[in-house]
Amino acid sequence: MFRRSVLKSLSSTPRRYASTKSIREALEEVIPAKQAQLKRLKAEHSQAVLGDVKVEHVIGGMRGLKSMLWEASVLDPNEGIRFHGLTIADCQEVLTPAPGGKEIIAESMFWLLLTGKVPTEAETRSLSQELARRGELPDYIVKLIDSLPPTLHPMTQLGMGVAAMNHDSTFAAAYERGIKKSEYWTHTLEDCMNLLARLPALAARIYRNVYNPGKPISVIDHNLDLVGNYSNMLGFGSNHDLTEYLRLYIAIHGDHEGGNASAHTSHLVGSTLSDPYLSYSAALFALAGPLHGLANQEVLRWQQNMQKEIGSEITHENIKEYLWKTLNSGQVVPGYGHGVLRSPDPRFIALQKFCDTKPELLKDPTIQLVRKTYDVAPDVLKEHGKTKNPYPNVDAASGCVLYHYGLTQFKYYTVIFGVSRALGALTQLVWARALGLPIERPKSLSMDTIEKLVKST
Ligand SMILES: CC(=O)SCCNC(=O)CCNC(=O)[C@H](O)C(C)(C)COP(=O)(O)OP(=O)(O)OC[C@H]1O[C@@H](n2cnc3c(N)ncnc32)[C@H](O)[C@@H]1OP(=O)(O)O
Ligand SMILES: O=C([O-])CC(=O)C(=O)O
Repeated sequence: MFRRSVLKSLSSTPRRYASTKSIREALEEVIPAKQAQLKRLKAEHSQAVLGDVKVEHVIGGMRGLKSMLWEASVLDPNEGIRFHGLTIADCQEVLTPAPGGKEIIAESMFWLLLTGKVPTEAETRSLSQELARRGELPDYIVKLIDSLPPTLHPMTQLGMGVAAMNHDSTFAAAYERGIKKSEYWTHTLEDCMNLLARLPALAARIYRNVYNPGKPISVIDHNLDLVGNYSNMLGFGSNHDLTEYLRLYIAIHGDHEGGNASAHTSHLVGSTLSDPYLSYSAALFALAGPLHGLANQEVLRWQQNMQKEIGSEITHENIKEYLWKTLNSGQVVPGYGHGVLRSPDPRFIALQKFCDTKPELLKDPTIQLVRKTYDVAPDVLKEHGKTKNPYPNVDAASGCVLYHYGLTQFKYYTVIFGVSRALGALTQLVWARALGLPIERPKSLSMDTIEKLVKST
């Protein structure tokens, strides 16, 4: 019942009705109401107080400070992420999967994030075709990526490739010609669509160059979804289960409200009117930090070191010992803790549920190790007493299934995250321009100034 009512508010077109609007037309329809909402907020509530700014915010990474506008998703500390009000389970129920598949696909998630509506099947398929049409890499990007040393981290290569695509930015060219502010969003959308469409080919080329030099890369199939094509280009297209896992992975990593380091970086850089390619490349370099997206590679590295040290007989007791060893040596346990969440990440749970449906995954030692670690790590972290959230985040689980299916090069895992995070970051770039949001410029303070201010209050 609840889901149906959420859906009613989200979707003006019931899913069975074969609407064939383009995503641009669907967006055009919803922009005026959002612009009016922002105008109303400015006119009527500009001076309303949303919270206090405390010294702990200024020196504590702004944790918990309500200070950003972000439309597509909101994160609840206990329930986790909702995309325009829909939980992951809601999305699994209402978003169109690939033909022959069950999992959410990137196109339907992108449509939901961007327009706030659930796309019809016809709309989803036409978006897949549009992205496939735009998906080829320009020659200069191919040459650039092929010229990079294979020892360069795949995330560095991804960020470089994305930044270099600004050579073709429609927004940058239009700005140079001279356009009105009201036209910013439409050129931004054009760049975002091209970038999203090309990410699989770019990411797959990096994979091929680093791990399978010289191997041919599949051509883009215009009848396949974005991630189906990505899987093909990686060389895993014949593995239906892995392709489905990649679809789920990429859909649920797509957005995590605005304050996470990658989304926030893209928003900040975009606020200077840097084009979407430059803005998103900056986001990728934030994602490449081990406290953020790179944690998914760190989880595998940490697990393998544990396996080496413990051997094949892994018990709860010796996992506990290894956790304490990590903590006592001053390192973090990768895949655990979170800046906002205070319970197990529903993305972690969704990936675990995927494993539950496949008996062969449940027998896999790497997947079993994730589960056994989850059995004991929260209590160890609680006893350690530092982290505010002793539970797993998505990175604790995302890599082990890839590993099982033969995508074992874990330095590549954050690249897959980088293909995904574009869904939310690019959505917000379009909205920031449609709403005319200003350049970000918070006020900073020195410690002397803080002390003076504190004494005077
Ligand atoms: C997709 C994502 O980005 S999800 C996050 C992925 N990152 C990781 O999994 C890396 C491990 N986790 C962490 O480092 C942290 O939990 C973060 C970065 C995710 C969040 O950081 P914060 O919001 O600062 O966490 P919190 O307020 O709980 O930190 C308090 C203390 O606990 C420590 N702590 C937090 N998580 C952990 C952990 N997993 N292992 C050990 N210590 C931890 C912090 O380092 C901090 O220590 P300090 O007081 O000595 O500086
Ligand atoms: O929300 C955060 O801070 C980190 C995270 O889980 C994400 O970006 O997906």
